Amino acid sequence: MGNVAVLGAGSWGTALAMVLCDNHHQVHLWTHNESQKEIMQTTGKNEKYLPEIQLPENLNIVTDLNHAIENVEAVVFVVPTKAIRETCKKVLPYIKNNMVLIHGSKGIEPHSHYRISEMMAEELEQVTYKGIVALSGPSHAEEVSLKHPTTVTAASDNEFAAQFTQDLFMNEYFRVYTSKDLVGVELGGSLKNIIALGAGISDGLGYGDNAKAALITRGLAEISRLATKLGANPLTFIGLSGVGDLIVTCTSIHSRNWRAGNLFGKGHKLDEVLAQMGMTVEGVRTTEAVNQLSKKLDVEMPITRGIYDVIFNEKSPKDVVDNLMNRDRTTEIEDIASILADRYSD
Ligand SMILES: NC(=O)C1=CN([C@@H]2O[C@H](COP(=O)(O)OP(=O)(O)OC[C@H]3O[C@@H](n4cnc5c(N)ncnc54)[C@H](O)[C@@H]3O)[C@@H](O)[C@H]2O)C=CC1
Ligand SMILES: O=C(CO)COP(=O)(O)O
Repeated sequence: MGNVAVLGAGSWGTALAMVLCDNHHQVHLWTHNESQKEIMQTTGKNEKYLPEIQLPENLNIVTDLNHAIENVEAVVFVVPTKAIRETCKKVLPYIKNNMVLIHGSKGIEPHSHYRISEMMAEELEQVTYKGIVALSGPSHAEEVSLKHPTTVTAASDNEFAAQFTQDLFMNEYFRVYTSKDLVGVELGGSLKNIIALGAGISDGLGYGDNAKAALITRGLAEISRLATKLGANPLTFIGLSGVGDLIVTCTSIHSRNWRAGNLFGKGHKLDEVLAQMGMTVEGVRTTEAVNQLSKKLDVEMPITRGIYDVIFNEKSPKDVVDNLMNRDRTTEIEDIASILADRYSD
């Protein structure tokens, strides 16, 4: 039993805080929004993000970061990717040495192409911590908050920190595996959101299960190709944070990325889609980042490129699918083998 701070009181931060409360930790859930704190305290609910769920009585909801972080052993960052740097800057004065830093966010920063742990390491370089851990896998907040069986991976370069995270979160409905492949786990969790936008677009166009299975499979090939080039273990992508999260996000009605993609497929433009969603749709910025990165590293990512064109160049989704189907003939698997051969050749 320990003291833990969860930063970000959206759907995922709230669901993770509930798991920690079930595990009898003293949990401080921080929101940057004073009125959200008051509503949560008075109604006992997170009306905007998980309206059906009663919050645990022992959950401490705060807006004061000093209060949230004081005396905790671990800090769990669950704000949207675009708010990670700002949140790190805000907590920096309160972070004490030797805390375990965990994050549950899934995204890549445009221009820097940094993963979440890289942004955290850069912003928090003045403190000594016991490792940065990515907690990732097929885990919709709506289901975790109902205590439905869920499995995730805690990945870190620091084995102690990954095991600490496993101990902190694991219980009878929330099973946590550990991994040393931080790069692969973070990239799998972030890049699946691009493919989920694609699955939503395909459904929005009225295409069927064949098209979606193709997107999931070829999407996984694309994710693995880029991630392997960036140093990930290709086997990570047959795990929970790879194909596991890809399946859930491409097929679940809970997925915000799938729902946003569905609106694009029905002909809506970016501003309309974001206004209708009103929640974090990480795949949009990650598509921008990964499209840049694939050009920089010369990695072929035709699905990502097509989704980029729909979102940012207002290309017709149907034309993009036609272009994908009519690309030059190619072989299916050999590219990852050749990247690995290059990696181990010298
Ligand atoms: N919702 C889910 O089922 C899951 C979400 N995630 C990831 O968790 C991260 C957070 O997503 P959700 O909780 O779903 O988003 P959400 O849209 O439900 O909530 C976002 C929360 O972040 C807060 N926020 C926004 N800007 C902020 C800022 N500048 N500073 C501090 N707080 C800010 C909002 O007030 C809100 O409480 C994302 O990276 C997402 O990919 C990961 C796994 C599951
Ligand atoms: O990452 C998630 C489930 O594992 C949540 O996906 P969405 O952000 O698309 O809802």
